[in-house]
Amino acid sequence: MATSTLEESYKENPQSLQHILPIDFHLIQEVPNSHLWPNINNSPINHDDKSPNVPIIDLLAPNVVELIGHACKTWGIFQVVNHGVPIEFFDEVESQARRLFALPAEQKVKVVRSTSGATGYGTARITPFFSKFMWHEGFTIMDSPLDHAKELWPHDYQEFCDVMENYQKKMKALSFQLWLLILNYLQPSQEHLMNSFEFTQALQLNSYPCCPNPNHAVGLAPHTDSLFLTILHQTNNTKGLQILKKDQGWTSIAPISNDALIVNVGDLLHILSNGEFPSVYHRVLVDQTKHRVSLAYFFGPQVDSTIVPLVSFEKNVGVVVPKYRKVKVKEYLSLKAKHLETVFSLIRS
Ligand SMILES: O=C(O)CCC(=O)C(=O)O
Ligand SMILES: [Fe+2]
Repeated sequence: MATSTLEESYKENPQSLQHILPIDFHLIQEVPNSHLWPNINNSPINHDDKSPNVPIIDLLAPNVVELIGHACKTWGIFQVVNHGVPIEFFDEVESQARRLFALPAEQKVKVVRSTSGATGYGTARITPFFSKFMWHEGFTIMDSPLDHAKELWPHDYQEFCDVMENYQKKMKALSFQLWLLILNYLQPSQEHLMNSFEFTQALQLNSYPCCPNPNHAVGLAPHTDSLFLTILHQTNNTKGLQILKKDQGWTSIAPISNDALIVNVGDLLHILSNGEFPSVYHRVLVDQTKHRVSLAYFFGPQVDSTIVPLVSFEKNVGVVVPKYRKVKVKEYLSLKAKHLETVFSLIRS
């Protein structure tokens, strides 16, 4: 039986072009009503603020399995250092991303995501769930961006493709390493699980242009990520990412260094861990003077896989019942495309 892809699963939930095409940020002097969030109540980003104590994990630490497991359980988000990806490489990827977003709107529209598509230029997929638009434009890549890059730079597309493909390769290897460490924490005795998934990936380049009224605009509205793990690179000094922390409200996560990567748990890992790992609710704020770019790499199981909550890892708590029913990834993504975060209530067992 032929396996389906993430791209095919998005086809089943088409979006309208009106919800896909970003405004031309180069022309904007004032935030238009369509992008004005009157009740968002953002306090301005303080770039000197220290981040909360999100765990920082050294991938070479001898007790890395325990460290990661504990971070997933208590926070659902952590930063990793010593991951082996050289710092200069992030600069290269970011500069290619900036090259794309700096193009005139008439160029970018040539590669706009199709209404039933998954890759290309456009708004965030969660856009239709909100009455206001976000201060954001994105470009999604799954494996090779060749066709789109040729449209954008007919004589000069190779470097963009090489850099993006190489970045995905590096992130895939890192995700797999993290995945094995997490499985080791969840189910040390079940080696068969190590080989029980095929994987899928997507790379999302995010651009948050300077915003004339950052207190009443939103870069990305609150959401959780859908797959197993997200690895995020945000450049130094461009804060914007916030997580919702119990008792503390929205809290900024600043990069601790230019080569630190932020890793967060996504919905499917939340389900697999039987709800033990929180799927982090996060949002992005924007800045008046800094054009922020981030690189989000999503890693998850093939859409034909089935996720069954693992219950045996919760030690010393007696009999544990699954909190969620088993669910096919394809079905989960389709439910989320229709219901966003109320999706969890639909798959509770
Ligand atoms: O830009 C960021 O910091 C976060 C991006 C994000 O949440 C996403 O792409 O899903
Ligand atoms: Fe996200």
